[in-house]
Amino acid sequence: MAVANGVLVRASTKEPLFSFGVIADVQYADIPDGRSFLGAPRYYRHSISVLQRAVRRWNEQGNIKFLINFGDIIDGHCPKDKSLWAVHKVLDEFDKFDGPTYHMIGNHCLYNLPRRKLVSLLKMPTDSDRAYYDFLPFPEFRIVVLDAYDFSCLGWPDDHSVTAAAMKLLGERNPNTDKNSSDGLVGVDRRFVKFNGGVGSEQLSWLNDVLQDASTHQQTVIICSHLPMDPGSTSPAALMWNYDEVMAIVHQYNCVKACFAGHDHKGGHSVDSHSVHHRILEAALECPPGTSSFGHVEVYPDRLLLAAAAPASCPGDGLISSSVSVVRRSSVGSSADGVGVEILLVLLVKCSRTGIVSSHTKISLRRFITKGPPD
Ligand SMILES: Nc1ccn([C@@H]2O[C@H](COP(=O)(O)OP(=O)(O)OC[C@H](O)CO)[C@@H](O)[C@H]2O)c(=O)n1
Repeated sequence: MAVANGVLVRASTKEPLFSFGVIADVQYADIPDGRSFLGAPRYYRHSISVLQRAVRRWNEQGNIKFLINFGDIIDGHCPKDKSLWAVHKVLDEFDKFDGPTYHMIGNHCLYNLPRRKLVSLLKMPTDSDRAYYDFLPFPEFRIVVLDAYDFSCLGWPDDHSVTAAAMKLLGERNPNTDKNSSDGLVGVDRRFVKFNGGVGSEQLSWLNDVLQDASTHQQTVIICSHLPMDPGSTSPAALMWNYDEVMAIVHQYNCVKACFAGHDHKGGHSVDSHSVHHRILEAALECPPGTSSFGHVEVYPDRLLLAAAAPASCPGDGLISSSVSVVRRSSVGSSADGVGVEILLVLLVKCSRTGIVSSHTKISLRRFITKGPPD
């Protein structure tokens, strides 16, 4: 044990069972830099460089089994006659990874293309138009990918019953004329905006069946969703509409150890009342040129570790490598089935010789952004 930056550091001794790469909110568009509605800088062209750097790093690492892309593959500002081209351009980068990528739908995907088209373009492993699925990357480990816009005003035809029902809900819960505005809404009610959505009743029932089956087979489950599902992990305006219904199902079982999401670009982390970890991944779109936001999750029999890739330019000198876990006291410890979860809140990559400890990495111990080598 050692202490670095006030955080306990513990050397990990065993190899992970498997690892997978994670990236969120690439939101690529071939347009000049801009800002979010609330003024955060957005680097629409640079975001694809973040992905390129990530894929290079994952391939170099050699032990990343698959990738999970947390949605918003392209941005709503992408000129609509270039939407298809832009999706293909980003998919071409994911295709350079030596393994499969699992995608999910985000609101910005649906500003560009209808959901049916996205399910096919993103090659979702479903035998229907569904955008939710699960898979077993390793015996006793199951990944569940939710469709957080199954019940939403986005992506369904205007005259579809889901569109009408979702508009009705927003009408009841959000008095603003502009349903993207959460002005006047308080606390978690701020989630009732048009750029969010929810999990529909069929999907809820499917999720219940999946978790029941996972419990029967003593599998550990990781849930992935574009939208965050715990108020402690995110701004309320980014929460899934019916996060409470989804989590009520999750909490009936003991198999779900972590939920990962995107959408809230600043990132976040919480541990909920049932010791499930919620980690919101920082957006690739909001990385200033030369910086990155991506990582990989190492899965061990008794824990998960979210790690940032180390800059290739500084192997070994003063860095806290991915073989070291930085553990805050958020570790779940052993649960009844002997499986605990440790979430790496930050892997602060220090590179004293090359001076790569940037102001970026110092801003927040919760970010897993690392400053990489120049493009
Ligand atoms: N008060 C607001 C906020 C947003 N909009 C418009 O809604 C669309 C989506 O917003 P955007 O910030 O681009 O959504 P992201 O998915 O990138 O990020 C999610 C948030 O960070 C969650 O908190 C867009 O057209 C905005 O202009 C709005 O009109 N009014």
